[in-house]
Parts: sequence; C-alpha cells; structure tokens
Amino acid sequence: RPWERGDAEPPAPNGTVQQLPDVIIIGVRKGGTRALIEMLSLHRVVAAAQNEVHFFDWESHFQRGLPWYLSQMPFSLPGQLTVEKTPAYFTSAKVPARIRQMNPAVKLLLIVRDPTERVLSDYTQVLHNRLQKHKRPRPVEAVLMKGGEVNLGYKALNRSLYYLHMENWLRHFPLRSIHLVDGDRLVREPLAEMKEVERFLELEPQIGAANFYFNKTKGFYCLRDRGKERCLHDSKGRAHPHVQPAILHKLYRYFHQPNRRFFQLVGRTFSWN
Ligand SMILES: Nc1ncnc2c1ncn2[C@@H]1O[C@H](COP(=O)(O)OS(=O)(=O)O)[C@@H](OP(=O)(O)O)[C@H]1O
Repeated sequence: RPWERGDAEPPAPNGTVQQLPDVIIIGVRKGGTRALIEMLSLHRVVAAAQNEVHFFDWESHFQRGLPWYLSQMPFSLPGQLTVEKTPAYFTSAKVPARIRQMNPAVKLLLIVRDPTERVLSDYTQVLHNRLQKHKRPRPVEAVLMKGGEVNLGYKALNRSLYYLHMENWLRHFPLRSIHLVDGDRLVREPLAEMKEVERFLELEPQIGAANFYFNKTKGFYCLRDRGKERCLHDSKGRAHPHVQPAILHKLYRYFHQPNRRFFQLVGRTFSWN
C-alpha cells in the first residue's frame, strides 16, 4: 500500500480528522508523563499521540512547521480532545513562546515528582541507555558528586530545579493554564489525581476505580481499558541505584531552597521539601 511505502498519506478512518493539540503534557522528564497520558486516554473524549513529537524543542522538527506537527497527531472525531506529551518541553527555554504562538489558550499539564527521586530516575534511564549501547556505566556517586559536594554540572540536577523552568513558562502562560499533577501521588492514588485532571480539562467525569488495579509483581497500578488490562512498559518503574545516605542527604539539602521557590511560584506545596 502506498502509504506504507511513504508515498502517500494513509486514509483517515471514517469521519475523523487530525487536530492540533488542545492539551500538551510538557514534562517533567521521568515525572510520570507516560502514565499520565495513558491514564488520560482512558477517557473516551481524549485522543492521544502515541509518540513523543518533539516539535517545539527540536529545530529540525520545528522548521517543518505546523502542517508537519498536525500530521503527527492522532485521528480523532471533531469535538475530541487531542493530547501529546513531550517531557523535554518543560526544560527547553524556547518552547513556551513557541507554544503560545500556536495557541495561547492551550491547556498545559505538568507532572512533577520529588526532585531527588527524579534525578535518580533520570540517572537510571541514562544508565540503561548506556548499557544498551555497550557503553561503560558511570557509578551514581561519581555523577552526583564532585569534590565532596553536589556536582552542579550534572544536567539531571538542573532538570529538577523546577522553579527555574517554571519562571520561564509563567512569562508566557498564566498559572491557570498549567495544571500541576503530583507524580508521587499519581503512583499511589492514580484515580484521585486523574479526577483533578478531568476537572481541569472540563471533561465529563468518566475515569473510575474500575479503570485501575494494583499489580503486585510490577509494584504499580495498571490500567483496565474497555475490558483490556495493560501495564506500562518495563522501562517504567525501574529500581533506582542505592545511594549512600550522606550523599542523599546532600541532595535533599541542595533542593530545599529551590523547592520552596517552586512552591511559591505555583501557590501550593508537595510532599517533598
Ligand atoms: N502506573 C505506573 N506504572 C509505571 N510507572 C509509573 C506509573 N505511574 C507513575 N510511574 C512513574 O513514571 C516514571 C517514568 O516517567 P516518564 O514516563 O515521565 O518518563 S520519561 O521521561 O517519559 O522517560 C517511572 O519512574 P521510575 O520509577 O524511576 O522508572 C514511574 O515511577
């Protein structure tokens, strides 16, 4: 078939169209963005893009313009809500202005988790990527610390300085356009967090307790979607490396002030401080 050879567009399923996103999950990387978009897809009104699109943060994609972005969107019925997630958007300086230019009324979802845990999750992800490419793994302590202090040059650390990135978003969007999802709570109480997301998106409440069941082997909630059960991929919910308590303590201390600043910016607190 020609569209499988890339010669033509696939035909649209009956009555469906592709629409620019009404909702964008902007991050944070390792915050639980995949869980969030999968859980949101439980709602019949939601049409979610399968892959991370990286339109606003990758120049090669951005230069292709909105028609290309549109072509990456799922087919949906008019009236459905299109959602995409690209966790790198949150920490990419150019992205907020670009999204505003597309649609200043777009609704943004930001899922955050304990910044120290996020760093360890980020480290674990990179470690797996390195092992897969047969590259030498870097011990966690060597990455986190430099000369006995927190290694300020470590990129994953910067991604957990939520206030820094949030300040940039708030230059382009009012706080009411950005709904914060508590990633730690999404793990423990997915339904409670998803109800708040439904409310923010002004969706008819549809996601219910029957959509979730706890999978003991995985140690996480999995989803029941129209009778079919599914868990997230094995790359979600990996064990983090053991870190010496003294180093962990330094990390928590390092994030203390930045966390305060973030809470102040967004007018609420989280369980980490
Ligand atoms: N239900 C459920 N099942 C599995 N995993 C869950 C779930 N809810 C949240 N999480 C957490 O999601 C973390 C991965 O975050 P992201 O999907 O944002 O990662 S990524 O940036 O897209 O790579 C992942 O982080 P790690 O535990 O560090 O792997 C999970 O803690």
